[in-house]
Amino acid sequence: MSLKALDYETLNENVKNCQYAVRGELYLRASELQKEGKKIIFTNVGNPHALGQKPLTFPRQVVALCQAPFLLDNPNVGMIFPADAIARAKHYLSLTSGGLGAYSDSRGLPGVRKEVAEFIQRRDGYPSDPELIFLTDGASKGVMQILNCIIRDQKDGILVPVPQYPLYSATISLLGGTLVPYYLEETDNWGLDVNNLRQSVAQARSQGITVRAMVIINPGNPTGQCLSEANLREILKFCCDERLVLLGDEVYQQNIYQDERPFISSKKVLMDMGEPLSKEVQLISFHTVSKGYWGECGQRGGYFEMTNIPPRTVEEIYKVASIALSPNVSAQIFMGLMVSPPKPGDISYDQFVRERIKISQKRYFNSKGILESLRRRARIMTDGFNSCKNLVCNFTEGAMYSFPQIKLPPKAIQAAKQAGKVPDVFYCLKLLEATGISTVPGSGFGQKEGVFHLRTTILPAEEEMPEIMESFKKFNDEFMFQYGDNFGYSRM
Ligand SMILES: Cc1ncc(COP(=O)(O)O)c(C=O)c1O
Repeated sequence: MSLKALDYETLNENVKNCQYAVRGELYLRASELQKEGKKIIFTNVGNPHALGQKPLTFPRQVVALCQAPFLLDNPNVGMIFPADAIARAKHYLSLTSGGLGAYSDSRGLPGVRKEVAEFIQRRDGYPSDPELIFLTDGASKGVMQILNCIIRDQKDGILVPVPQYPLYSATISLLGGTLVPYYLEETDNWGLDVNNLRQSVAQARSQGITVRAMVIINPGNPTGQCLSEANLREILKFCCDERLVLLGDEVYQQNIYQDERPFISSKKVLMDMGEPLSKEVQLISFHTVSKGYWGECGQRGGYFEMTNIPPRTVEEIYKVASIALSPNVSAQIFMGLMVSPPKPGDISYDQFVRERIKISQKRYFNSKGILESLRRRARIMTDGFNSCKNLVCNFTEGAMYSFPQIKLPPKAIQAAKQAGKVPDVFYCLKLLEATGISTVPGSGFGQKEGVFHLRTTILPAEEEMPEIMESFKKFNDEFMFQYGDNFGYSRM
């Protein structure tokens, strides 16, 4: 019998080869256990609202009015919605050609792209051109669109940090390209050593790979580090010398927990470096409404900004974006609101600030603020992991994750082999069965040979955190006892 195109045997091999561990074996097992009635703590994906984070009020009011514009005609609307939310909803509706039910331009609404450009300009102190900003359905779609433009065949290589967020490995496999890994230094708080980059490029070239682009995730996922300005300069210089496009994944730019390590955008550092670099390095920067204190993952709003990309290429990217007609229009409005939130003097400002709490503005200190709470949760987790037998963990400077190293005893590695599991998958499955904590094994992000990790988010509710860490520690210490912990490893 002849096979058909969607029979498994004949599927596109790139589809079969691509892996996405964040929703992999652990997640599937956790979902099964949940169906069986077990309480599961999903720490596998950075999805804050799923773990109880409340939406910010103002953006939801504005989008609610845009979704239900007939409310604007109701004489009592001012009794339910503040005047600035009403004004903002009218503003966004005026930017559309037919409200939220109409496709927008495939690059996004020009008025929102202008707001994004103004935000970038305020953030970096350099001009930003709305024509070089495309709105996307989450940052993921933007990353996929750009990788699609770069990867021509399997000889094209993309430098990706290891450990990395598997959007990159999965998309590169799907597009039939080659991932060229460069290792982050765990003992140097997951810093990036340019010598490692050089070695990775040299090795790839010796195998006939044309390295075309480099990905940085800043702040890092799963590693949580913020790249220093000096490091970013080295990276940009490296990209210039090697003629690489830099893909700057900056989706966690609002999630910063250490004042001495602020977020600095790649675009700002590039512009600060001046000519010739500022006119030569091709840079694409990504951002989203899914992270930060917004955490609006389900809305699917994102953008990318292109720097030093020739107009003819921008046209081609536009053409390809137009195949999907239009990014989600309500998500574009979320993006507009994220980059132009209420200002001092606006009716909703105080409430917005109370909900947001900027960690850099101590005068707004409030124990319930989202970012302050995330910073405390990052501390509780790091300290909790470091108090466990055979675990070491760097502090989360930014993003939403903790990535402890697990020094697995040889007996545990042996037991994993016998069970037909990768050792860290074995550990994480045991953890899930014993405690209901659903994590992602480090092997899903890449790690050095023989070194094991797991990734959790720092998102569970703050009041539940001590209990979660206690149950984690109990499991871990019993696991280490069961598989024998006298195997000669010492703490790093
Ligand atoms: C590093 C990184 N980039 C991109 C994304 C995708 O975000 P979005 O929801 O905007 O597609 C994520 C999501 O977790 C991420 O961690």
